[in-house]
Amino acid sequence: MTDSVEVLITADRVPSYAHAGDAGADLHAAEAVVLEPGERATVATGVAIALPDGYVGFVVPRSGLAFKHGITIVNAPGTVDAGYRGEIKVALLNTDSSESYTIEPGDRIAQLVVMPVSRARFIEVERLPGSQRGEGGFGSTGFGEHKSGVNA
Ligand SMILES: O=c1ccn([C@H]2C[C@H](O)[C@@H](COP(=O)(O)OP(=O)(O)OP(=O)(O)O)O2)c(=O)[nH]1
Ligand SMILES: [Mg+2]
Repeated sequence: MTDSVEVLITADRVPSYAHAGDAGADLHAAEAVVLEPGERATVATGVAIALPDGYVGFVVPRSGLAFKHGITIVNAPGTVDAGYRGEIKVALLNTDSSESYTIEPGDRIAQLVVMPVSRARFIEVERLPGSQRGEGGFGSTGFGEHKSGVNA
């Protein structure tokens, strides 16, 4: 049994986990929306939650909608703050260049992942401590098979 956390909710339709062990609870559309090719729109879910302090909700795309129909979330992962009491909305984007996509009320359009989160206490210093990676980023390790490194 994994950890769970109580989350207060008001909803037309309470998000549900499809299987035991799933990380994301499916969010349903509370309205009909037609997304033309390349179009984005916010879609109501009818869900509002009160996360305990120290938790965050991430609104993430459903893989099937993305792979099969090119429907993704513009701001993925959308961040639901613990203090947010408004309706959770999903900013969908139709990435397909030719097919429109119709969302019907009740369709599962995204999933909500609830996680504990740390808030940083930012401590200003003159110089950061060294590390093995240093300042390398943005493809600094290359793109082919990675042969060197701490696990090699
Ligand atoms: O996909 C999302 C992302 C955010 N929100 C809600 C919850 C979140 O707490 C609030 C603000 O989100 P965020 O901080 O990402 O947006 P912002 O553009 O920075 O708005 P704000 O100035 O209100 O913080 O909007 C959603 O309903 N869906
Ligand atoms: Mg913000």
